[in-house]
Amino acid sequence: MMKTALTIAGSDSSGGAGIQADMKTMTANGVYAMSAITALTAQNTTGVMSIMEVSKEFLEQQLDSIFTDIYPDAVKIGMVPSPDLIRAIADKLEYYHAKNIVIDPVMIATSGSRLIREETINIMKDKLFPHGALLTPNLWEASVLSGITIRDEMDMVRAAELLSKEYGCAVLCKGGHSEKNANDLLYYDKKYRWFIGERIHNLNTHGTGCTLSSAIAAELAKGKDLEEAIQLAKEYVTGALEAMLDLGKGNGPLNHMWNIKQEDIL
Ligand SMILES: Nc1ncnc2c1ncn2[C@@H]1O[C@H](COP(=O)(O)OP(=O)(O)OP(=O)(O)O)[C@@H](O)[C@H]1O
Ligand SMILES: Cc1ncc(COP(=O)(O)O)c(N)n1
Repeated sequence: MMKTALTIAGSDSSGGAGIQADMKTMTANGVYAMSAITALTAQNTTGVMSIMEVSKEFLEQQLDSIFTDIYPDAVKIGMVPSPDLIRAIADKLEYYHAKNIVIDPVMIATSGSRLIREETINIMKDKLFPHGALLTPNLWEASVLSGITIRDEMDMVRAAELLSKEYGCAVLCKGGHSEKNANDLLYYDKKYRWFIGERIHNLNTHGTGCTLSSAIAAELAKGKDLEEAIQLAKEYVTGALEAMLDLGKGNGPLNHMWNIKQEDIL
């Protein structure tokens, strides 16, 4: 039977990040993708123009509709703009005993626009993180969440260790914004492991974080263990960057279809 995954995130009208990136990624990685939308964004490769949040009630209805019918084998959580929406998600995840929860603590878009309200961060830590199997902050998010200024790879280990101990989940500190290679650090069960990635010289990186966390969720849904899921997801993101898609006037999207042969879809 086909495995299933759910993304709880915001919509990106330009299709490169958010719900759209998540569903493309899950589909390209062989799982049935579902979505619960937290907010609509009017954005493109140059920036975010506007954000419209959904109501708490409407998000709850989406989650009830999904969990009572096609139960997800894994859940990815991305942009959640407000404390009320965080509380609604936490309650539903608990109520439905959701499993394999990957949390990408999205705060600011690559373009620099704020995607969630400031007061959401503390609620996210208290109510959401304890439900996660894996947390996937980028360097900046890991600094904000841990209070540790990250200057080098040992700081990445320290920040991931602190977050993992505080919230009882595995933490993948992503190195996409580091000055050197794009190495990601996983900390869990009192040990750590590096996932090595050569830096790809591609300026079109819109949605890399959304894509990585969704690919991890897809692999967990298929029954892979955490380390294997991260390794496969990293290979998928790397391939999507190496495909050198070049769309839009700004920080363009990845090629989510790079791993699908044309013969397969014709
Ligand atoms: N130029 C690059 N070359 C190789 N890998 C990259 C590059 N940029 C990002 N990555 C990889 O993409 C994944 C996402 O990491 P990144 O640190 O960019 O997350 P993020 O900032 O949350 O993403 P986003 O840009 O979507 O907000 C990681 O596995 C990272 O190593
Ligand atoms: C709806 C939504 N969710 C997440 C991101 C972060 O992605 P990025 O940092 O690559 O812009 C985004 N831009 N839009």
